[in-house]
Amino acid sequence: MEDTETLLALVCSLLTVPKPELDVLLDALLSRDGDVHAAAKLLNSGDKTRSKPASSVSKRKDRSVGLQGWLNAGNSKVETTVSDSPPRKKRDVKESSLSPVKAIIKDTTIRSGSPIKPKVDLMSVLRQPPSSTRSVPRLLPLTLTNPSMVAQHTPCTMHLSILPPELACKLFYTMLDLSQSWKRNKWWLFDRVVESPHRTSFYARKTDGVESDNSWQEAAQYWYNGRQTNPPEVFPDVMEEACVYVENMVNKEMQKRHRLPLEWAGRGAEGQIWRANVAASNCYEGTKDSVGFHSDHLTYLGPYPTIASLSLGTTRIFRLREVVPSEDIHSRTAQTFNIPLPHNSLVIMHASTQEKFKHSIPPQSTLDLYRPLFPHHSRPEHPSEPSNCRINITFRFYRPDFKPPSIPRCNCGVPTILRPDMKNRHDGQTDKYWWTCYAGAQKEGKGCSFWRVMDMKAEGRGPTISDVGSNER
Ligand SMILES: O=C(O)CCC(=O)C(=O)O
Ligand SMILES: [Fe+2]
Repeated sequence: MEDTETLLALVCSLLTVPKPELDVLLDALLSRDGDVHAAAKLLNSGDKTRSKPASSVSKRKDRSVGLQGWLNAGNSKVETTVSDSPPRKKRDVKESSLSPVKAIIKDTTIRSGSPIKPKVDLMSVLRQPPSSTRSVPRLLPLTLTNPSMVAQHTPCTMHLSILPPELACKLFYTMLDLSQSWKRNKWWLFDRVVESPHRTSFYARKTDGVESDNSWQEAAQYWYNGRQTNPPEVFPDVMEEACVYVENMVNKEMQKRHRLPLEWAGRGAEGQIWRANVAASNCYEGTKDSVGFHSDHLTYLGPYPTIASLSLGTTRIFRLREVVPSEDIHSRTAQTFNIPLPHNSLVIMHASTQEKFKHSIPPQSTLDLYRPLFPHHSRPEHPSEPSNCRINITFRFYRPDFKPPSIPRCNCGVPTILRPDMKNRHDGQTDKYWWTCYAGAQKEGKGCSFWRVMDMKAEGRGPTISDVGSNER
């Protein structure tokens, strides 16, 4: 979760002042070497001009030149080019800044005294894109308010009133009570610890043999970014009951879809294509709790996973944004989709959602309280109270061919994580995934450089849809 978007979301979540423009946020973050707390402090102090280092020659009214000027300090050749070029429209800055900033922050971060030595010419990544891209129209965010819009624009489906109303309410109360002991996830980012702005927990399903299999302890640990944890809790009974409805819907939907070559082709004990053997649960309290843009690690899910995400309680926006493949960046820009998720709705993130899109739950300025229809099952005599919490449960299928003992270890001796090459996508068959070191998340930001392309055949994984030559419809 070390994307620029995550950093920006974290900064936003710490703001006590109205959210400034994206380029102001970026400036603040850059000026504080990616330190979200310091960036938020700077913005909260109201003195945004101080986010610009002294070397900057620009005026705030032309931030694009300011950002370039700062990054380019000491490079007179490029500065000349910058000042010779026509002033950029603000939106060009926003679009071209997002992904390169990550490289900039990484390259200029000082880790325990190591010299600042950018590996790339910073201006070469920030410079205006060639003129053809400037004409690519920016797509405005689109709010998808019903299941057919979600299916039309994204690889997801939305299902309203998925559980019987009383069961949904009971599950909400149960998880809300449990959420009192859930933790904010912590990990090392660059040279400091960051904390997720929401509480989270991980559950294993006892009916799937996960409970008796010690190796799943390791998978649970990785939900917490590698921190040591107790063995995962098992699904509470009411979650087990809800899971049956979720599984039925997921199997029904998957049967209708074209399945991709690297998807798992096995079957569950009852012949299901998909089953939930673990679940991660998140609690967002109030308007500020959030999770930044990310795609889920595929370490135990494998390529093209299906994830079923249940929403309970207050409605929050689920935000999706496509990662435009490198070959398309000159012809189109990414669109952001906002999907309000009401109580008792299910979003199925079908195969390719994790490979093509990032998702987030952004902080909001306001929210509607959730008013439960039923009293709390253990306090039936008390009238129900409105709540400002959203509970999310993501039901997941950890693949048997991606079991913890099969996950490669990096040079630090810890399990690696699996990520898709989101920018270079092909046909679902030859797409690349790689194993990378993740030790840095827990070792003061210091991992190793381990990086290996995943090879399904050589690693003995499968059976996949391409292995069995079948495609469910
Ligand atoms: O709360 C949500 O809907 C999303 C949670 C999420 O992205 C995750 O658990 O990975
Ligand atoms: Fe996620």
